[in-house]
Amino acid sequence: MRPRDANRLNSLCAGDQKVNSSFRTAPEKITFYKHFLTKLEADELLQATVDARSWARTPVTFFGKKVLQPRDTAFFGTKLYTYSDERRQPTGWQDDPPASTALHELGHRIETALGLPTEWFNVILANRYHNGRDFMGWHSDNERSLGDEPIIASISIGAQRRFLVRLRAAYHTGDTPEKIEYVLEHGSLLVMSGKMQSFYQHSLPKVALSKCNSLRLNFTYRRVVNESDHSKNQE
Ligand SMILES: O=C(O)CCC(=O)C(=O)O
Ligand SMILES: [Fe+2]
Repeated sequence: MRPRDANRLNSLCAGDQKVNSSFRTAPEKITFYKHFLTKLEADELLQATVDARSWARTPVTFFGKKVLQPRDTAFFGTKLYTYSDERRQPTGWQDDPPASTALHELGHRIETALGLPTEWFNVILANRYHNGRDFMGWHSDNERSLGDEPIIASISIGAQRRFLVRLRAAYHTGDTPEKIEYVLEHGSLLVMSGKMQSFYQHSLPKVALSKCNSLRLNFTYRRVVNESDHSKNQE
């Protein structure tokens, strides 16, 4: 894959931002920094990471069948992190430069911005969406290994995409839960914390290829507190 022209990546895959104001149980534990990185910083991060050798499209079990995930993933850091039924050894901070080193440094910057100790984040789950066909379905990042109130800091690079949040089924009445929407863009940072993963789900929906034919990278910084616990908190 050739490094991409970052300008091309900025196409609007998300439409206009719509925030549903009637969303009463506001997810107060989401903080959104639309321009956390400058365009230049985001461009540099893209160049450093887009072709890292750690990216892979791996299978997961879905209703008893093995299917390929609808995006590429990579794990960086120092702790084993089990996600769905994926349990991949993470790429160490020095092991896939310049991606791993750039991501480690960016982690320090996020830690400082959020007032967290250095090396708070010890794993990154990275997602590479080639175009609108790649997506992430509804889920909560409620693995027990992350503890009860995980802080998940999510950096976006490349194409704009919609990020949706809704209450988990057990916490809403009626068939269709209200959704709140963020438009994640080149250089933005979205932080989820508190009881977010216990009460809410989030997703990055599919978009027609005709509307979104450009790439997006996502790096979610996390802290694994218990490496040996592979279970999920209650669904
Ligand atoms: O790509 C995104 O912004 C969502 C990523 C996400 O939810 C995850 O990695 O758990
Ligand atoms: Fe997630």
